[in-house]
Amino acid sequence: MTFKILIADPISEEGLHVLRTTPTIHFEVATDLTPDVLGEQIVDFDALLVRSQTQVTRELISKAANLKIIGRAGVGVDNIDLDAATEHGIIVVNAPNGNTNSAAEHTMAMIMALSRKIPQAYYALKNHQWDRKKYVGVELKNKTLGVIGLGRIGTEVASRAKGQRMNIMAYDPFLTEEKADKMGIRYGSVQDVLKEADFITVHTPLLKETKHLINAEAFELMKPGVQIINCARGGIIDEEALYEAIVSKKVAGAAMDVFEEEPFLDHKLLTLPEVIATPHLGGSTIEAQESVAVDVSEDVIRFFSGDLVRNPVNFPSVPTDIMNKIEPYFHLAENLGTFLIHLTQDVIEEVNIYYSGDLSEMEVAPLTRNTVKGLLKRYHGDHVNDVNALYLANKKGITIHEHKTSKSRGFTNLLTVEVKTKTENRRVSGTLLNGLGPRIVKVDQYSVDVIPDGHIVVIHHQDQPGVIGRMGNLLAQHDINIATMQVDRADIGGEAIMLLKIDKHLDEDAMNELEKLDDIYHVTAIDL
Ligand SMILES: NC(=O)C1=CN([C@@H]2O[C@H](COP(=O)(O)OP(=O)(O)OC[C@H]3O[C@@H](n4cnc5c(N)ncnc54)[C@H](O)[C@@H]3O)[C@@H](O)[C@H]2O)C=CC1
Ligand SMILES: O=C(O)CCC(=O)C(=O)O
Repeated sequence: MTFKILIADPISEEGLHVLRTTPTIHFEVATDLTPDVLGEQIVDFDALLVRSQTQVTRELISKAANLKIIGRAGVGVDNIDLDAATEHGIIVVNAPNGNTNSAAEHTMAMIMALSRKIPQAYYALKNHQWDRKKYVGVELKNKTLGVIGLGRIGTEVASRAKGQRMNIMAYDPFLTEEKADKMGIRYGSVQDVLKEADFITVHTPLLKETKHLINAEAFELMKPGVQIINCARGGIIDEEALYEAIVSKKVAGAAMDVFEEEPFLDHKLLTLPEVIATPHLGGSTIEAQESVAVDVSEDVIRFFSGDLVRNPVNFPSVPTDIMNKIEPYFHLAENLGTFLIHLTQDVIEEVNIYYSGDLSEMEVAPLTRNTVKGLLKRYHGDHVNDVNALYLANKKGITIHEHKTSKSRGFTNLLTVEVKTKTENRRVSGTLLNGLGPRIVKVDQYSVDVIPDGHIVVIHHQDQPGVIGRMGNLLAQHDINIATMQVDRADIGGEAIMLLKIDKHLDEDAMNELEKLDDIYHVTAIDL
């Protein structure tokens, strides 16, 4: 099978080597497509690779009927509608580490250019002005650099700025005073940073909480003469408020690599001599571009090979050691879900998943996703996958609860799935038998021992002599061979259950005829 990838933004040629040398991958580079043309072409592709330019909107995603993965060669995914991707079961991966160094170096270059007014002086000189008075700068030594967002890039910037003998004060929701001490920097709240810093650099993603984090009120708190740097995302700084703060001389200068609207050719801020700017070049080095292209291409190949991707954005990544422990339960979880949904007659309102024995000590979120995927598969087919299973369940108003208990009824591990509807509660339990693989061991109150695969028939009947014989005869008339059979009953002569493994699908005619036999109440055919 060949997978088709569309590369819609300029991505390093060297970085694509890995795609070029994978025989199952066919890729096309088509940059600068208009949204309309991209919308027409996207339907042919299994994967889409972008940088920050292409806007992967809900509308585009809705046209991408075959799209399975979107790769972002870089960190920020604000040009991708993550909710729409998740709803459509499309995994989004990025390359979070490849351009950290370049973005940090660019930030330092901006801080130094800003403090010494290098772009302005260069521009004047190019225009035949030799002016040494106008371009007097300030030293960085002993100044305080306020870092808001101490993640990958913020941390690298802080460590480089220390080399310039700057004092660093940082705020990040994950930074503690203890951690800050160890890093040789000062911890502060956002307000502390705003009040004390001579230079303020932001390194957060653009989120609801960080949109206009630096606004008119924030500028109010700052020292007069403060200088501002944004090499993270346009929109973290309120550009209108920045403009006013510069005009009012509260802010002495600003260095901007990113803007609320990109690209642009005419920006109000650029009319101010205190502002220096680059057109979103933080990650634009040969090294970073190659590195992010390699990282994202490798993840796409991993995805199409059925391996775990390294940098999922809309899907939690599971560390390898945890994955190794839970992976053997994946099929059991999915098949228990599929098995149970076939037994359920009414609209599911609630799903309870009980993890018992060894399972109670494991990180089980991926198993919950697999169970829900199995449940929803009956109605969503291939449209439900690991990425959108929980989203789809939530959209249907189904609540999912995980429970952990060490009691496992004599099994070393036991996974029980229960569905609740307005009219019934149904449950099925399964286990992974050491060396023997998965087994269904309980269906509602009945004990059984069935391998959860192939064609299974569940027959609810009355525990009476002759039922099994009639059922066997009828299947024989339909040329259906019974491979294994399990029977259990509530009481002698009471309600009972039969679980048959048969060698081919039980068609509707045979099923209807079975249901008409004496003492048989209900027949369910399940293909796992
Ligand atoms: N200009 C460019 O070309 C480039 C820009 N970027 C951008 O730089 C930014 C940082 O990237 P990374 O360091 O790789 O991300 P990261 O995820 O490693 O770090 C972001 C940090 O921001 C912190 N944060 C989140 N909300 C916050 C808040 N309200 N206040 C303070 N801190 C908060 C997080 O805790 C995290 O530590 C991103 O916006 C990314 O898109 C990244 C690469 C190149
Ligand atoms: O060079 C690019 O594609 C933009 C880099 C960037 O902004 C990011 O990785 O978040």
